[in-house]
Formats: sequence, structure tokens, C-alpha cells
Amino acid sequence: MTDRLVSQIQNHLPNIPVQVVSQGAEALVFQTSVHPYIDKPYLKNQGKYIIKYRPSKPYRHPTIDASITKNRTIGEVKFMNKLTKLGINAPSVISADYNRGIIWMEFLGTELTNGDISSLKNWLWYLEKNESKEKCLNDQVQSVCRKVGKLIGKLHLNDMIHGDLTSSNIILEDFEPALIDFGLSSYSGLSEDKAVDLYVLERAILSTHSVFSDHYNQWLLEGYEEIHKEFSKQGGTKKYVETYRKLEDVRLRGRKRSMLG
Ligand SMILES: Nc1ncnc2c1ncn2[C@@H]1O[C@H](COP(=O)(O)OP(=O)(O)OP(=O)(O)O)[C@@H](O)[C@H]1O
Repeated sequence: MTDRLVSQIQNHLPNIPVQVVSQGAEALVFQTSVHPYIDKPYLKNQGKYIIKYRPSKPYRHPTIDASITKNRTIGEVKFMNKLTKLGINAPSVISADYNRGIIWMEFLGTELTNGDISSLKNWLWYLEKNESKEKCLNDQVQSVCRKVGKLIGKLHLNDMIHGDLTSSNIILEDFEPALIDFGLSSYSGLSEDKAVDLYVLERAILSTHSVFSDHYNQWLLEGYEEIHKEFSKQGGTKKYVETYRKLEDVRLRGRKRSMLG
């Protein structure tokens, strides 16, 4: 399966060495050392780039498949470009081939001591496995969680919804978080949609980092509130209160659903 898809991308991008990073339901992610045009000095991690490839789905009608691939790729690129324009940390798009479902983007993150990529999930897991409780809950962890909350707050203040917030879709670069994976992203000013985005992350933190999830989630929300208060003249505080209220509703619905099975 992966071999077939790797040879597909190699047909699309001849002579570009690629290394598989991950295979999701929707896309394959590769790492490459090659920039499609020139080395751009403003990008971090020179000589390391990411190629996200949405392969065609053989079970879909070819015309519909081509249209879905093209629209999703355009949607993700537009979303990422808007983030870059707004100064919200996320990889910069370098190049895209909409018809083939390819996005060439900036590589973010570093290697942790154990060789894993510095996603929030891997970093917290590393601490949880190797360090004391004190270190897992120290000022640095608290500061990173608050920064993540602020980052998501910035996104929501711009009426942008990530759609798949998890600790693996947050990459740390010098302890500064950046968002990745905008395959399910959308635009909405509704507090309900923002609350669902927060709830998805809250549940992801609970299941992935169960021991300290209460602390992490509390700090995330504190950061989220803080950034809204910084924009209180633009209605930030009101927006925070509305979204927080909705979050409580969404949590309640979630609890009812799990009680009913
Ligand atoms: N810009 C980037 N810099 C560094 N690593 C990245 C970048 N983009 C993606 N990755 C790596 O590739 C993995 C998968 O990327 P992404 O989540 O965008 O793809 P996906 O196919 O939607 O994944 P999934 O279906 O698992 O959510 C990430 O977890 C991360 O490890």
C-alpha cells in the first residue's frame, strides 16, 4: 500500500528524495531535503521540508475524486496562508500542486533526546515517562500549555476552527507551539464551533496524558482566556465567556452520551 503511494509521489516529483513520516486516512506525509525553488532564508529548519500528499482514492468516481482532492488541498493551503498572514504559528506553505493533492511546506520541530519529533504529545510523554511529578508540572510545562491556549485563542479570535486539535497536532519549536494538520479546518464565528474545538483537545489531552490532564487542561484554558482578555476592546472577553459557557454545554452533552453508551 505505502510502496504504491510512494511510487505515485515519485512519479509526480521525479528526483526528489522522500522519506515517509506518517500515513493517515486522508494523506501521506513525507520529509524531503529539497526545496522546490530555492532555499528561503526566512524559513526555519533549512534543508528539511514536509510534503503532504493526498493520494487519489480508487473507490471514488475519478471525476469526483479529482474534485475532492483539489478542493481539500486548496482549502488547507488557503487556511495555512491565512495563518501565516495573521502571524499565528503554523508551517509556511512553500508550494502546492492542487490537482495532484500536494502541499510542500516548512518543516517545524526538533528532535527530542529520544529521537522523536517535538510534538506536544511526544514532549509530555517524554517527561511523563522519564521525569518526576514535579518536573512534569513545572513552570516550563505550565508556560507551554498556556502558550498553546493562547495560540488556539488567537485562531478562534479570527473565527478559524482547527477541527482536529490533539497534542500531536501541536509542534514545539524552542518551546513555542505551532499548529499543524488543517485537513479538517473551517471558518466560523459561532461559539459552539469554538467550544467543540476546545472540547476535542480537552478529550485528547485526557486520553493521551491522563495522569496530569487536569493540570494541562486548566493551563490551556487559562492561556485561552488570557489572549481573549488582551483583545477585550474588540469583544474578546465577551467571546471568551460565550465560548466557555458553550464548552460547559458540550461537556455535559459528552457526559450524557457516555452515560447512555
Ligand atoms: N510541517 C511539519 N513539520 C514537521 N512535521 C510535520 C509537519 N507536518 C506534519 N508533520 C508530521 O507528520 C504527521 C502527520 O501530519 P498531518 O497530521 O498533517 O497528516 P494527516 O495525514 O492529517 O495525519 P492524521 O491523519 O494522522 O491526522 C504529524 O503528526 C507530524 O509528525
